[in-house]
Amino acid sequence: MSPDKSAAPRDGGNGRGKLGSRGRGRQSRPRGADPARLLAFDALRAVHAEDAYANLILAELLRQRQMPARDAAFATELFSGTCRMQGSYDAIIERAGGRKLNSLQPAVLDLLRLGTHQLLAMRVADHAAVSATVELAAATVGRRVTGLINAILRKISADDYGGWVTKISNGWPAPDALALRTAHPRWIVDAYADLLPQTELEPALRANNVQPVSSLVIRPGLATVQELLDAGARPGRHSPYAAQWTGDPALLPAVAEGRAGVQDEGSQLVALALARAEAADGPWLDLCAGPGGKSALLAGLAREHGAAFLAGEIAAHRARLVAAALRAYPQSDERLVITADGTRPAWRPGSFARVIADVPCSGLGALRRRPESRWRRDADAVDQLHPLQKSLLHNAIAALRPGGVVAYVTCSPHRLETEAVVTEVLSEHDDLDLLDAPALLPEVEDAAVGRFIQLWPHRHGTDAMFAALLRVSG
Ligand SMILES: C[S@@+](CC[C@H](N)C(=O)[O-])C[C@H]1O[C@@H](n2cnc3c(N)ncnc32)[C@H](O)[C@@H]1O
Repeated sequence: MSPDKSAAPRDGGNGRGKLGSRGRGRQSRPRGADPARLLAFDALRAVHAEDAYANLILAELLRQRQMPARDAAFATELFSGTCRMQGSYDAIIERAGGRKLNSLQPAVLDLLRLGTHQLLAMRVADHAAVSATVELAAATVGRRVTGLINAILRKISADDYGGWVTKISNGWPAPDALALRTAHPRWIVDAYADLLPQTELEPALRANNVQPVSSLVIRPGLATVQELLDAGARPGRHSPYAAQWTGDPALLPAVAEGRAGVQDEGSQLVALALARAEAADGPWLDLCAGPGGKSALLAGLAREHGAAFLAGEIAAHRARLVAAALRAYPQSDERLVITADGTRPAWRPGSFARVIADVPCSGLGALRRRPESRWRRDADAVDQLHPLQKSLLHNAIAALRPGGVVAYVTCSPHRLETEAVVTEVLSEHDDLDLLDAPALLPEVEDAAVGRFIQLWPHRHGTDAMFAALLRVSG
């Protein structure tokens, strides 16, 4: 295959230009490149050159380019796996190439990362992984880089992943070697080490490298789990509202009609714990509702309690997503979605019986489904979120009527975002009880850290959700 001029990116070949310049759609695709590998390459460039979110760009490109299911699965694994393992692949590429990464053109580095994933983690024959990557390089960046890519990938193919990490980390401190082996930045390894017994540390990190099965959730009162099972879903693991589904969820009538949705079981369980707590009667509030996963479950549970439901979200576009998630509930319900800053309440203090504060967090508990995120954040992100998390919890408490209960929730297990926020806020109030939250989820084993709920992918198959329940004296 020989690339023609039109195959070269219009940004002059440095690979940094907007993908839009070549077009993300079906038109003007470089000739000769395998469509699945090209999609993975375009998605990876968008992540690195445009700060695109991996999940969103992948979904967009798959929708636009319409390829057979097998090719779509290949592209998904190639792209997501490469994003996830990036830090370790970079170390291998640097060692095999014998040169600093920053001496490589960004698009060339992405091609090498994709080739490395095929060589070290996918069932692709070595010669096919190398030649297909060289062809992709010729079709996208240009012929002049094919020799370099061929040479580096051939060196990488001389050993397997374990061999490379052993060679590179020889003599390193154990946590650095673990970080390389499991493809996590060192600060995340340290944060996990602070939370888990030593024997669970590596399994917990490895669990972040496994793509989760899609969990479905019903909207209580609008669909039943049996309906999903009858349509071919498998039972959920813990939540009474869950089912598991491996195909495209939109093919299920209940999902297409908004009577069910996609939601990790961990999110379902923390919402359920709030609904099961003993609390005063009255309306429910979701303080940080976007994009609406927990609101959609809680609105149904509130209906079952005969309670009104309010969802607040600071970002208008995310508030619209919440409204969409709630669309199947009857219009006649007492239910409202508003764009509101939870730190500057739009409601009177003492109005609500149950409040969920599912605060913005580092997302360290959802690394399985956000493949690129571990390489984008650093420990500073956690420090920076702490004051906002505390402020949102203070405001959630102020919104409670006597006997009301707040669930403080994060999709991060990091101590500074979880226990530290709750204990600091507790120390500033003398009218709060910390409830035994794990006791409200008897169906889930091994989820208790004292009175807090802490779920883990390697233990529960869920995201690493944290929840604390606090009740105001009544
Ligand atoms: C972890 S997400 C919530 C996820 C949501 N509960 C769900 O299950 O779909 C946190 C949300 O809080 C919103 N947010 C951030 N700062 C906020 C504030 N000051 N007031 C209200 N919402 C805020 C973010 O825009 C984001 O949508």
